[in-house]
Amino acid sequence: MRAAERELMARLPEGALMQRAAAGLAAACAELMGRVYGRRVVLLVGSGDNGGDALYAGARLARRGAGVTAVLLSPERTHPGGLAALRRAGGRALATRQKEDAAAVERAIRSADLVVDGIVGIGGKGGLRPDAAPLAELAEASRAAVVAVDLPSGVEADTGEVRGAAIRADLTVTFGTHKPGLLIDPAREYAGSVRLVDIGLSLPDEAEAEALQHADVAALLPVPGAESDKYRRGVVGIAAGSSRYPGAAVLAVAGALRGGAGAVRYVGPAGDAVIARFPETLVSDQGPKRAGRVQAWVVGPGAGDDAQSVAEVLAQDVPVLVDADGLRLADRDLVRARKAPTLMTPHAGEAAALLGVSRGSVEAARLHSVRELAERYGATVLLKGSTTLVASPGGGPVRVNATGTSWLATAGSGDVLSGLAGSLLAAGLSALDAGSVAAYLHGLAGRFAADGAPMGAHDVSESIRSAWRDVMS
Ligand SMILES: NC(=O)C1=CN([C@@H]2O[C@H](COP(=O)(O)OP(=O)(O)OC[C@H]3O[C@@H](n4cnc5c(N)ncnc54)[C@H](O)[C@@H]3O)[C@@H](O)[C@H]2O)[C@@H](O)CC1
Ligand SMILES: Nc1ncnc2c1ncn2[C@@H]1O[C@H](COP(=O)(O)OP(=O)(O)O)[C@@H](O)[C@H]1O
Ligand SMILES: [K+]
Repeated sequence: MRAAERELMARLPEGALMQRAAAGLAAACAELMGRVYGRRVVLLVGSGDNGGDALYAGARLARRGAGVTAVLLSPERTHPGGLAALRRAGGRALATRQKEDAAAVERAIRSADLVVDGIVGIGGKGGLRPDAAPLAELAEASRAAVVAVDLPSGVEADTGEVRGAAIRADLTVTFGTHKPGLLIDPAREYAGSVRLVDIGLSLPDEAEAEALQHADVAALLPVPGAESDKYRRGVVGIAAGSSRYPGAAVLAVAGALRGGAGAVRYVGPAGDAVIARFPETLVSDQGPKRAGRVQAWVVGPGAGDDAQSVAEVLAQDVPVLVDADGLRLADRDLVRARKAPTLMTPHAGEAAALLGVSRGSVEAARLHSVRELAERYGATVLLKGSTTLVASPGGGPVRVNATGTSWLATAGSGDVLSGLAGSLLAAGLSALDAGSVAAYLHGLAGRFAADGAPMGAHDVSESIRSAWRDVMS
């Protein structure tokens, strides 16, 4: 953002970029309020350009008849042009540090229709400072809609971490491009809905994070052609389930059958349960080594303590997906030494165990955790949860999946995901593409299956085909 802004600012008249941002911001605020005339708007204004955006947008709303009050956190360092514009348009300013203003600030926020958060944008580090934190509380308690400028103040733009108090917005109007903090939890939760305003920046090719869209996924999905047969489409091997958890095997196969491989080979003690539900499955109880050729393996869902199968799968020179119990049983040096791709799919608890940290610290720093695991294991890692992230070893953009729903937090839905991703691996997708395409379809399938009501993991597997069609249409 900084580099792109510098480059563009050098070519534009002074202040032009901020005017573009303010125009987009004011339009979004007006749309949210429905009518501007007579509305009460409070601007929370920090000392940087983020506050400048808020002030110029406030001036535009004041010119259309809104009553606009700016609350200045550092009056002496407020954006001078923005403040002058607001005053010219008839807005007033209060200062948080002025004792006589304190009650007026509180009153203004309590009775506002709209609060615009211009405390801090991409220049921020750490949670809100002590003088700003009470404003976030007042805004949250007020009945006003809260619009954040560029980012909810107090969240980390680059990582999605939240290290202290932060603004909770209903809408975030962001400029130029999405920042990782708008896509990755926990910060994402603070942003509300996000609207992107194009201010004409040319962005660098490689981003820190990227989110696939329908068209990207459609271009990656394997579709059979005239030359296809079941072997050419790829065979996926599923080494999963145990006498204790036969259902995990059934669910992983259910996901795999909807993922584009030409055949699914199941290896393990739950063959009868699998065949009863899916007669098209090729079943063996001889272990992965003697199971016959596959183009990719899935190992681990419901596997209990079957370390032998995990080792046999990791020894094969085809792409391997390791999930659930397999993650605990996989030897790190064996994984690192593999030449074919490895895709690991932990949830936060499993990732925490692999990293030797608490679950909470993985959830608080998802981007860091997924990159760290990918480096330690020399493997592609898909970290599940409210935002699913996929990272390759050796860097590059981390894929963020935006399609999920919290209804997916149901037992066994991870097994469906691993079967689906394994099937895409067998069909020839790279580990990064297989993981992120599977997360995309799985999230969408979860939405279709839930449709606002609780569901089971098998419902998710049955909706994968609808998700696929939706992506292709
Ligand atoms: N550079 C540009 O051309 C453009 C910048 N824009 C805006 O400018 C913003 C960046 O502006 P700045 O670089 O001036 O930085 P910010 O306005 O984001 O923040 C800098 C100020 O916030 C204070 N601050 C830092 N951390 C804080 C915290 N945790 N709690 C409270 N205050 C804190 C600092 O003391 C500093 O003065 C963007 O987010 C965007 O809103 C837009 O106007 C578009 C154009
Ligand atoms: N709060 C949430 N929001 C969105 N998706 C979620 C949430 N919680 C879990 N999920 C998704 O649900 C699936 C659960 O997988 P997992 O934890 O492995 O469950 P299981 O082991 O029971 O199959 C993952 O795809 C995960 O990303
Ligand atoms: K902000």
